[in-house]
Amino acid sequence: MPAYLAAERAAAIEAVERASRVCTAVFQRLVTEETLTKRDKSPVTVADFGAQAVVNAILEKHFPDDPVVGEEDSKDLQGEAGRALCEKVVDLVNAAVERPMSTDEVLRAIDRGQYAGGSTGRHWTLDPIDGTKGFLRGEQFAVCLALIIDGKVSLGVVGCPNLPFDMSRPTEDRGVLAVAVEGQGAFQRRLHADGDAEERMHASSVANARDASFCESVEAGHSSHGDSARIAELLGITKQSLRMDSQCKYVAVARGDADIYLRLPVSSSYTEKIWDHAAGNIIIREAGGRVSDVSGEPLDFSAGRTLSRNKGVIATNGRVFDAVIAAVQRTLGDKAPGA
Ligand SMILES: Nc1ncnc2c1ncn2[C@@H]1O[C@H](COP(=O)(O)OS(=O)(=O)O)[C@@H](OP(=O)(O)O)[C@H]1O
Ligand SMILES: [Mg+2]
Ligand SMILES: [Mg+2]
Ligand SMILES: [Mg+2]
Repeated sequence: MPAYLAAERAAAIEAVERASRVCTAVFQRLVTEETLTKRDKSPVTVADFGAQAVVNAILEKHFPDDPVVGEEDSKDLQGEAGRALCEKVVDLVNAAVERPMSTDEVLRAIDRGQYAGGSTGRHWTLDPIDGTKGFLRGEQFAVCLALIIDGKVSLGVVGCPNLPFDMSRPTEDRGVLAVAVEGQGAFQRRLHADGDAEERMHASSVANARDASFCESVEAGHSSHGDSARIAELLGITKQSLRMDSQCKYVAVARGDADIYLRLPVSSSYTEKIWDHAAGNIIIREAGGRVSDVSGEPLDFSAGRTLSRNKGVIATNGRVFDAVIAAVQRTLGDKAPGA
């Protein structure tokens, strides 16, 4: 008998690999000195839409009844104003899929991501490019896809085209795909590998928080770096933080490159989105780690498109979880959220 969610796992890997190729192709063709100095976001926009269309088309082929909560929608591609961008996206998608897609089919595929989410049945959640800023810098970004069943993340795939397979050789062998299914463990494989060779991922065995290291966002606007410095002080952490964009941070903690990923609320009005955390969440749990919000409560993926019942995210190797939550509570307890 095939393993639980074997067909979903294979389809999700295929979708993430194809979308990763779309992103890499866009980067090679469109991200130039000029776009970078002009802070022109159009390359990432083309890649966001293209990758969402490709993933949603593949999901529809395999699981036509499964809805999708995707980050993007086709609004900006509609009408006269969107025509030029839309043409680029359609060309890009057609270079990546087996059967040519018309403009309408591409727009419809993107808008298969409009589902509201919720607590019953199955749905996928997709972030076609997570870490858009990292993508534009040629650094870390990820294509993230997860399957949520009755409000629980049951499968997650994170494609990381620029992540080294082995952090001790940071300039070689880039391109990692991390995958986890409930109850089956977390694995990494080479993105675009010929075969199906996979290595089990284990979170670190660091037991004393003093010996731990953080993995943090590059952008201070997405997680309070001031609070994390205070938490590091309380825990006696002296090791330098690993800084990277995107859900590659979850992969880094899942394979022991770092021990703690903190995403501390910067403003009380921001609500985290499910596609920014679902795939990383199961990868951490299946690697033996533990994830919660800043109060120590599990993330609730059943509330719709956002994590409206949670504030912030704390992902750890598991062993240092209690100490980290205590330090987070002490730090945040002293002030109003986001202050
Ligand atoms: N204010 C605020 N607070 C928290 N999170 C926010 C905020 N604004 C945006 N976002 C979301 O952050 C996603 C990128 O997260 P990263 O961890 O990659 O951040 S960073 O790039 O390292 O700064 C990013 O995902 P992408 O848009 O897919 O790149 C956003 O969904
Ligand atoms: Mg994102
Ligand atoms: Mg995104
Ligand atoms: Mg975005």
